Amino acid sequence: MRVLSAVLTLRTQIIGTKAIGNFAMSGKVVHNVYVSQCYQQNRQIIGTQYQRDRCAPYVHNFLPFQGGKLAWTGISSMQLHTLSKHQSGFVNRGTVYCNAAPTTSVVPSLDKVDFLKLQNGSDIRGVSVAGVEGEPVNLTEPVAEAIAAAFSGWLVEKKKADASGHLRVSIGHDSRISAQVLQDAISRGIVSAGLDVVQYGLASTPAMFNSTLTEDDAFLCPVDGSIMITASHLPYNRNGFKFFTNAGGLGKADIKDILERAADIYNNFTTEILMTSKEQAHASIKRVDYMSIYTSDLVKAVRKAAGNTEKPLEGFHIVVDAGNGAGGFFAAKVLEPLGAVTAGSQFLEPDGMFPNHIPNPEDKTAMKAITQAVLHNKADLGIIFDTDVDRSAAVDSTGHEFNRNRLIALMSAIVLEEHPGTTIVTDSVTSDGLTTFIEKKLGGKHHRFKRGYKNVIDEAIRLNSIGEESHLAIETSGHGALKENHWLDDGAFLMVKILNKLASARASGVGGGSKVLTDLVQGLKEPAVAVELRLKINQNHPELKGGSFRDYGEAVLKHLENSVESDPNLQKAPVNYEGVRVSGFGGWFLLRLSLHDPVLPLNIEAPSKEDAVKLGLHVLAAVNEFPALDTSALDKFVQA
Ligand SMILES: O=P(O)(O)OC[C@H]1O[C@H](O)[C@H](O)[C@@H](O)[C@@H]1O
Repeated sequence: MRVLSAVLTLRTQIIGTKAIGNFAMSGKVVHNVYVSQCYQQNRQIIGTQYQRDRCAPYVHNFLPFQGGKLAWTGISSMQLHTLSKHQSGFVNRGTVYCNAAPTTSVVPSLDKVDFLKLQNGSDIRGVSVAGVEGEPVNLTEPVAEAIAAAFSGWLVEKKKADASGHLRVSIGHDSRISAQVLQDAISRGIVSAGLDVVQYGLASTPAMFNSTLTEDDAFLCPVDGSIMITASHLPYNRNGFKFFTNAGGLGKADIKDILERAADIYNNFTTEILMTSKEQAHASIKRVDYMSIYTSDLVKAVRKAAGNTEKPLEGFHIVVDAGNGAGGFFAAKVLEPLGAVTAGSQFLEPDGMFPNHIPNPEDKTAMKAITQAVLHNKADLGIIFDTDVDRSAAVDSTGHEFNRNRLIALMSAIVLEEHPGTTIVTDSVTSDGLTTFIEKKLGGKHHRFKRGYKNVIDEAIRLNSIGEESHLAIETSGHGALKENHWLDDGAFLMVKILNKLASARASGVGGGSKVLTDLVQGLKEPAVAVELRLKINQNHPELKGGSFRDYGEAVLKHLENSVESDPNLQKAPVNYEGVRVSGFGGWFLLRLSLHDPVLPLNIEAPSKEDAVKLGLHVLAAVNEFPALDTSALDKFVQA
C-alpha cells in the first residue's frame, strides 16, 4: 500500500534521526503555532494582491501565504489581527497583517491524555494562540500536523484505499487568526501520509462536507475526506477541526481513535521529519475556489423553487450580519445574484478578533445587532450566521427574531408544508409551546431529543431507518439539518429554505416582504420568561473525592429527580432523553449535564418571573446539598 509505505518510511526516519541544532531539547524541535512575523500592511496592497490571485485559474499550485490572499470573497481581503507579545486580551489591540511564518521553539512531549483533552464531542478544539492568561496553547503546529496525519491514516483504512488510489482531502477555514498556520500544518500532515491536499481558503463548514459529494473534476471533486478549521463562536485564541467524509461528519468514537493515533505519530516526530514534510507539502498542495460551486448551488436552489426565475428576490431588501466570520459570502454571492438589495449588511469582512460581536445567533448582542440593522435600513429580512456558517438565524421586517424556538417553528412550518405529518427532531431545551405548535397547529410530530447537533441529526437518521419519516433535525442553537440536504447542518441552506418561501410567495403574487414568514409562526406560544443558568461543578472541590464531574453531576440530577417525586406541584416529563425535565407553575425546567463542560445548565421557562422563581427555588433547595456545585447564578436569579 503506497500510503502505508509512506508512513512506514517516516517511521524509519524517526528511528534513525537524532534531534539537531541548538533548539533541540528532549530530542524534539517543534514549531510554535503562533505567528512571529507580523507587519503592518496597507489594506490596498493586499486587496490588489487578492484581486490578481482571483484571476488565476481555479486550480493552481500552492504558493506561500501573503497577507490576506487566501480570502475568496470579493468583499475584502482577509483581515488578520494579532496581539503583540506584551498584550493580553482585547485591550491595546492593533490591526496587523500576519505573514504566518512559524517560530521555532521547544515544547514538552505530550501524552495520549493531552491529545484526548482536545476532543470536544465530535469536534477537536484547543487553544492555538498564546496571550490569554490560564489558557496555554495546546493546539500547536506539530499537534495539528500529527492529527492530520492520523486522520489520513484513518481515512485510508475507511476507504480501503490501495496503492493505485490517491486519496484527496480538502481543507478550509474560518476567519480565525490562527487559520493560516493551522492550515499549513495540517496540509503537511496529510501530504506526509501520502494523500493529496486541496486548499479552499476561507470557507464554511457545510461547504467542506459538500466537497465530499460534489462531482466536478475541474474542481478536484469529490474529495475523499475534508477538514474544516474552526472553533465556531469560541474566543479568538481557540481553534479546532471538524472532519467529514461523504457519509457525513465524523462521530465521537472516530475522533477519539484519531487523537489516539495522533499521539503516537506526534511522539515520533523529529526535526528532520517536520522539515521533510514541509518541503513535500510545498510541492504538492493545490488550491481551488470551491466556494464558487457551493454558492452557485445555493443560488440555483432558490431559482428552482421560484419556477426558474433568474432574480426571484428582486425588490427584497435583505441585510446580512456575518459577525466577521466566514459567512460574508452570502450577501454578494447568494443574495445579490438572486436580485436582492443587500445595502446595510454588516461585519462581512473576515476578522478573527471578532471586533463587533461574537458571531453566534444564540448571543443576545449579536441578535440585537442584526435586529437594529434591519430596523435602521427598513429591510424586509435580516440574516445572521455563526463563524463557520453551520448555524444561522433571521429577523423579520418588524424586528422579530427567528431564532431558538421561533426558528424551529418557522422551519417546521416550511418543512411540514412539504412533508405533512413528518417528525421534527429537536434538542432537549425546546419549549412546551413549540410542541403544541408543531403537533396541534402544523399537524406534525415533535420528537424532543438531546442537546448536541450530532445527536439530533443522528436521531433523525435513526428514526427514518426504523420507518418513522423525519425531514428536519434542528437545535435551538441554530444548527438545522434537512433530509433533502444530506442531513448536513448548514446555516446557509436553512436561510435558502426561508428565501424559497419568500420567492415562491412573491411568484404567486403574495407581497408584504417577510410577513409571509411571520404569519407562518402565528400561534406559537412563547413564555414571558426564558432563561438558561449555567451551574459550574468545581472539579477541585474535596466533595468530588477524586471522582469525575460527570458522576457528581449525575448524583445531583438523581437527587433532584427524587425531590420532584415528593412535590405535588411538579410533574416529571413523561418522555425525556436528557437530564431532569419537570413541569409546574405553568412552566417547566430542565437540569442536565453539559455535553462538554463541568457544568449543569438549567433552563427555566414560565409565564411570569414569579412562577420562574418558584421553579428555580425548587431546584435550588435540591442542589444546595452539593457543595461542589456553584449555584451563584441561580441564587442571583431567585433573588432578583
Ligand atoms: O451542553 P452545552 O454545554 O450547553 O453545549 C451544547 C452545544 O455544544 C456545542 O456548541 C454544539 O455544537 C451544540 O450542538 C450543542 O448544543
